[in-house]
Amino acid sequence: MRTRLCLNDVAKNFTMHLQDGIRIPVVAGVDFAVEAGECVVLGGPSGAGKSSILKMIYGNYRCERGQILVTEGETIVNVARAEPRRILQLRKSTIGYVSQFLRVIPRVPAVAVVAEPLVAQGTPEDAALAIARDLLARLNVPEALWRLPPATFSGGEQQRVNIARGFIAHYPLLLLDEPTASLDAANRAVVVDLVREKKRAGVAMLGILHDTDVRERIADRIVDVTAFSAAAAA
Ligand SMILES: Nc1ncnc2c1ncn2[C@@H]1O[C@H](COP(=O)(O)OP(=O)(O)OP(=O)(O)O)[C@@H](O)[C@H]1O
Repeated sequence: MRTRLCLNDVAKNFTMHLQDGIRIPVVAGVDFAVEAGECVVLGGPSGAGKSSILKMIYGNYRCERGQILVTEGETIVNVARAEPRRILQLRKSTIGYVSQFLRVIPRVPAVAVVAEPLVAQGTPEDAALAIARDLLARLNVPEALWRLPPATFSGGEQQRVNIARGFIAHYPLLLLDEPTASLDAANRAVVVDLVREKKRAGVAMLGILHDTDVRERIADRIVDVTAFSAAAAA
């Protein structure tokens, strides 16, 4: 199956229960698909709903209406109606999420933090650790840090550990939430290469990328969410 992600007529509002039930419309009528091997970038101004769309696909936000169809092998799963346990299964095998923020796990060395998603997918630990070391080296994380837990790392070092962790495993669908924010040019170029390698491996990617240079180098298509936020406000 070529289509890995398909959103049909998705709508999202927030209701602020502690503030007189004020309703904030975010998006409506969201319709687009992402095919295997392409990188689609969400465009539109700040507050238009890009992050909310990514969070709905990852199952962090519920949507009020519509379908979010994710291809898992020969099966199609509607994330919009899936049980939490099903969503956790999808996150292990099918949907990866790369953000700029690392959730630090106490006492676990950086190399094991990076290797963990690959081990969870069934790769033997030694092989996964070797791939993790290779990725940390590519992302210019100093070798002296690999055996330390990332809690004390600089913001940029933690971000690069997180990128390595996000790219190491094979997820047929990868969500990119500003993965290059505040990286230097050399490391941005590494992320561009990693995205191109994933494309060649047939991974479907959907991203938010404010960096226009990176966006131009990796985006096959831009989906502008302005029309979806206008539809919600109407
Ligand atoms: N958890 C939440 N509770 C209430 N409102 C929210 C929540 N998350 C997002 N919003 C609102 O939804 C709208 C869309 O926000 P979102 O973060 O999706 O936009 P964005 O396009 O990603 O913006 P940016 O480019 O600035 O990150 C905003 O008006 C925001 O205030």
